[in-house]
Amino acid sequence: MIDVTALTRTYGGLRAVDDVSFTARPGRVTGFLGPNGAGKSTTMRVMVGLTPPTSGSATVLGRRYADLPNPGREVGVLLDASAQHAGRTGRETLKVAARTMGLPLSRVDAMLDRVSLTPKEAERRVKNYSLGMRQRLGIATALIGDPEVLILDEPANGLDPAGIRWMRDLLRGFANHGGTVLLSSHLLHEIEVIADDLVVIGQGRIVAQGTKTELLATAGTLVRSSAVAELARALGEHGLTAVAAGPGGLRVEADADQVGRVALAAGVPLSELRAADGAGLEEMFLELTADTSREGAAA
Ligand SMILES: Nc1ncnc2c1ncn2[C@@H]1O[C@H](COP(=O)(O)OP(=O)(O)OP(=O)(O)O)[C@@H](O)[C@H]1O
Repeated sequence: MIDVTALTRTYGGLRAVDDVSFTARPGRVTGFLGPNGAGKSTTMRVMVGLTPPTSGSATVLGRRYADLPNPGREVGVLLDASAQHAGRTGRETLKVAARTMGLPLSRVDAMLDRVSLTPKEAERRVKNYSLGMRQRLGIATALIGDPEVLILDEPANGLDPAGIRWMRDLLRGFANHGGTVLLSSHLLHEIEVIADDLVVIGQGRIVAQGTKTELLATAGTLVRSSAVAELARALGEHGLTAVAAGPGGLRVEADADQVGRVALAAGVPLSELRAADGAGLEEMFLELTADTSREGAAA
């Protein structure tokens, strides 16, 4: 469990994190989404004691990170895979982590195996690792203490499609065993596939949070028709808001049943009618952060 309560962090006049509150629960993967500079990394740095909050608090398993007796045994952290000691080999990196946490060295091979780094790769220096290999090593370091909580900043960065699927399965398995996972990402699709809960942040403030199902439901229905203008008119007459979504398509703020009934009553043929899931999260994300992203501000 991670609890963030009224957390604010300022840098000079900038409110990098502004009165942020949310909870990441056990057994669930919580996705932390937001455009560049939204405050995700700052929030995570406060959680793991690297940055002091200006006000408010962040606790992990009910305590501030600094108050956890052996933090690595309780919280696995991966904030910046490129920040690992470049001169050490992968194996040495894990050995140091195991020693620091008072773990048997047998954990080192177990973790290399878990993240699919081969014995040969484990003997290479981290400076010669690809970003994807660094991410795998970072995950191995985060998992070595068998923690209950994982805090991962952009863990899918640099992973190939097979690596992304591997990461998704690993995090799902971790949560299914009762663990708490908080991960940030710009890869909206990736988050949509894996997360149970979502926290969306823009310019330091939470703009939406809830279960993925709840948030996607607010994304509405996608409908397509060869008579889209007629359909839009009929929807408008029923007080339903619709916005254009691709050729012949509309995204409607209503459920599919309501939209289908309006089309039937108006005698409009439909070629597609479904919950706006797939593209829904991306659109919702852009909408929610439009006022706060630099593109939105520029517009
Ligand atoms: N040490 C610092 N000193 C001054 N400003 C900072 C510092 N750290 C972060 N900031 C600012 O705080 C804001 C939030 O940054 P943060 O790195 O938390 O965003 P983010 O959501 O993680 O972004 P990204 O997705 O690009 O990594 C940014 O405007 C950033 O410039």
